[in-house]
Amino acid sequence: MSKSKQTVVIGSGAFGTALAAVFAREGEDEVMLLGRNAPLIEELRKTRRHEAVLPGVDLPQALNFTIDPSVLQTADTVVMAVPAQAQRSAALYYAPYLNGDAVIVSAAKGIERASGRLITDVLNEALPHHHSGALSGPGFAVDLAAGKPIAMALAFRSPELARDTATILSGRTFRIYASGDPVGVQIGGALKNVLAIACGIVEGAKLGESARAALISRGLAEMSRLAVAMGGEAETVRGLSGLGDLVLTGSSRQSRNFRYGVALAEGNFESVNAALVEGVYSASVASELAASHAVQMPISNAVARVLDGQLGIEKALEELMTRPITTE
Ligand SMILES: NC(=O)C1=CN([C@@H]2O[C@H](COP(=O)(O)OP(=O)(O)OC[C@H]3O[C@@H](n4cnc5c(N)ncnc54)[C@H](OP(=O)(O)O)[C@@H]3O)[C@@H](O)[C@H]2O)C=CC1
Ligand SMILES: O=C(CO)COP(=O)(O)O
Repeated sequence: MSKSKQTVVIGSGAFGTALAAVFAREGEDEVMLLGRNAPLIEELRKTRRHEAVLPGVDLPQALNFTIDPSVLQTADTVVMAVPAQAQRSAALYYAPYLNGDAVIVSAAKGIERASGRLITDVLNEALPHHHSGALSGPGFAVDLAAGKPIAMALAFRSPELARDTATILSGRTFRIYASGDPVGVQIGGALKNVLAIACGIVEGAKLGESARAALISRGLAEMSRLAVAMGGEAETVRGLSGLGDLVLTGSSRQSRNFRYGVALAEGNFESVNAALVEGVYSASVASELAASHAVQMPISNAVARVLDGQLGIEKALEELMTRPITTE
């Protein structure tokens, strides 16, 4: 009889808990959620609820919880569901415990600010003996955890590894498409957050649905240009991680990035103060990447300058509308 596979999800926040729940409910692997907050992990084990981030969702009995990193010694697949800026430190911290054959999947949507690197490049540096890939696409943690249908993309440099890992992690309600383009998948995931902030600004400033549609289309053009300049494919960002996620988070108040944009325009930060807003971290580094690759990204640049306090929203709009006319 073959030994059952083990999947460990690192990070007991919204997305990590949701991923672990869906894997445990639908897959055949043993699934462990590895957190670092002992009282929270004890609470999750006892109540099978993570009300703070997944209200009303029952976590499956088959899901195991721990703070003990030694569980990584037998893990075949390790999903890193921590914020983009924490991926390097988490990888370095857990590295000594990893099974040498473990495949690593980043679930973060962002770019490392200090280095300008995509997260799989960060993981390749921190964990050079492992294959690292990126999971990204439209799906709110609470929908995933509740068993609503979700589709995402999973990219590794090796398309075969992407397909094998996507097959392991997919289930009845979570369908994962394999990709051999980690650059495109990660640029899509990081940039959609910056553009979702812009869409939130459009909503908060009451600029209208037409403006938002224009922003989504022109934002997609920006993502495509940067992805291609960095060695990825435009077709990838027209898929789930990119257009798909931009349509979702550029039009929904469930998105923290969108809500942050609304709050910027309305000057009301109460609803988003404590939440993780990845686009805030990615905006300026995306602008720097665009400059270093000689790529034009006017909307993302405007968001970065608004976030840095260099530009007001009205002035940003005026600048975007009065740029020299170009072809589409
Ligand atoms: N929420 C969502 O709907 C989705 C989120 N994502 C992406 O997933 C990533 C995580 O988001 P989300 O789960 O929502 O965020 P949360 O803030 O809910 O959770 C983040 C988790 O990461 C943990 N963490 C932070 N730093 C470290 C570290 N250095 N070592 C170990 N653990 C750490 C936190 O632990 P502690 O609480 O102890 O600080 C917390 O459990 C983001 O990049 C996001 O874009 C992707 C798709 C959907
Ligand atoms: O990426 C997400 C859904 O696909 C979650 O979006 P927020 O981080 O903006 O909440």
